[in-house]
Amino acid sequence: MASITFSGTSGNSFFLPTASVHSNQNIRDGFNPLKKNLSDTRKKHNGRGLVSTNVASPPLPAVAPLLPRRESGNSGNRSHVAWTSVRQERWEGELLVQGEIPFWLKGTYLRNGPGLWHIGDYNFRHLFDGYAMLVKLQFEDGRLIAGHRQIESEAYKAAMKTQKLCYREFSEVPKPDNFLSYIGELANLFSGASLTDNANTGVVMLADGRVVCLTETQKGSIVIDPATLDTLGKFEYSDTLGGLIHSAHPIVTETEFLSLLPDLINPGYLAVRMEPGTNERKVIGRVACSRGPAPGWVHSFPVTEHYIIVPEMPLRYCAGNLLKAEPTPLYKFEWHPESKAFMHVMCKASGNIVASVEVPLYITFHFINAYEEKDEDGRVTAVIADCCEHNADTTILDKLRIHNLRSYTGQDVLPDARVGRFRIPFDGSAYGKLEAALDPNEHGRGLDMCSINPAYLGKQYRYAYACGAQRPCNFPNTLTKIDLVNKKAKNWHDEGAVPSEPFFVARPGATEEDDGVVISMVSGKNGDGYALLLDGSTFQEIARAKFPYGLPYGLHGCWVPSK
Ligand SMILES: CC1=C(/C=C/C(C)=C/C=C/C(C)=C/C=C/C=C(C)/C=C/C=O)C(C)(C)CCC1
Ligand SMILES: [Fe+2]
Repeated sequence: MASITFSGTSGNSFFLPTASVHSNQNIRDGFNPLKKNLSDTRKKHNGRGLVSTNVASPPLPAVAPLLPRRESGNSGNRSHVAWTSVRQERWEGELLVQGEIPFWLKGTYLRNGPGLWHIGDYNFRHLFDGYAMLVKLQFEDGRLIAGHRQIESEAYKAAMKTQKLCYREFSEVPKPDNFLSYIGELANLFSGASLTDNANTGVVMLADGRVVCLTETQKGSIVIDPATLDTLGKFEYSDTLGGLIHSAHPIVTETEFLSLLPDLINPGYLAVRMEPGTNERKVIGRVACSRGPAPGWVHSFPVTEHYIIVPEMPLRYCAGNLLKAEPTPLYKFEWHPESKAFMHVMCKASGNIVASVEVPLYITFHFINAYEEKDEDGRVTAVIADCCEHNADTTILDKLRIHNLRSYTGQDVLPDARVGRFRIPFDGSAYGKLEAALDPNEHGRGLDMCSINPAYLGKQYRYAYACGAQRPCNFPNTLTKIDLVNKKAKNWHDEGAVPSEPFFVARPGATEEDDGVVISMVSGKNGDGYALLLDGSTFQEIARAKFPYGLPYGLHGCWVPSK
């Protein structure tokens, strides 16, 4: 039987059978917020417009002011709620819905992301430093139960206990004193032990039903309960592959979990597969870096039906920067244009590298999709891989510093981005192409945080959903539906609002690629927050539901269908 190891702060660990971990006790047998009468819930509105439901143990604290913490006054965009920590660790309640939620939409959308960017009076530097917070939208019969909860990583718990930063975050570095007094061994300071397990980037549902929050450290893989948002424990990889870091975006399907593990010692990448119900990754193959002192940052990677695409960006990991005592201009990375940029294609079945090409320099965090191009005889002639590409400009990382996000003055400062389309030929040539798949003005020259209809993963596809821009802006502020065939985009915009990743959920039985809904959570300009549903085809708003507090910006989500 599959099991999950739970590690307490004491260092003790014990095993629970998966069945217990999956139990949806609160929703099925105990208090079921969906069965709760809406008028009962409304009675609990307090003067601040808060709605609080009872949740199963541990009980919620008494209704508390949920107004997010304001770190720098509240004048216009200077302290947009998107960049403001949520004060309360958890909340759950039913939201009033404007419009109609389709009755076929049954399940929970979970969104992970940073929710707390400070410890006491100390403010974090970068968007990616914040302690992970999950937000849920639980859809049932046209109704919507929402909630949020901080993920109880070791890094978060240590910070709450000591009121100090104890682990290395994306840009934040603890004073040696903090880490040593917490962990107690000098050697750990120079090993991976001081790296964070703050799983603030993504959340995936494995084929066996376990729901795992992720960041780029392997130890930052944390199992949560999608109903209560409880932190259940560490996801321990039972293999001996070692290494510290992995891609934050594994490819998860009903049959497998694929990931890339960068090798910082002998520059390259291991491609690994994990079967559902296991915690053991097995090696599919290895790519040796073509050039450069270290592997390129591999935040995400795409796959086709038969191949894993391994990107080798000139923005490369830097072991020194992982351990430095002060943040460096490119954080854990270095820009090495002289080392060139490459794309490698590995056969999923054999692990063999079937193509390795040099491509124009690029910067991408998020691949959108990839597919195989075939000739009339069905032979693969090339792989096409699409990504949100930042015109090979590393300044986007600096734009995502909290100070820059909070100090927007109305200037158009968001660097341009585009749908970068790679063509990786299979004819043995040494070079591949990288071009914009459509005119970037279609989406305001801003682009990131993408999704597709998951049924089209690795296959020829037409539609991508992402955050785009309406200028002037300092951050993507629209939702965009990109038609890669007609090379057009439809855009949704709410003045002053910051929407998070648009997430596509297909209508059961749909035959069209865009037949479904797009879910996003929006941080509003007046300090509010709302869940938003757009029609996947027309891209028109079909419903929105306001939270009783403002939502901070979030990163990536997943869909957990109702049982
Ligand atoms: C890199 C290491 C770590 C942390 C990595 C993290 C938290 C990476 C997160 C990356 C994200 C969320 C990328 C999103 C990009 C969005 C963009 C560019 C939007 C642009 C808008 O225009 C640690 C785990 C801290 C330690 C090991 C190394
Ligand atoms: Fe990401």
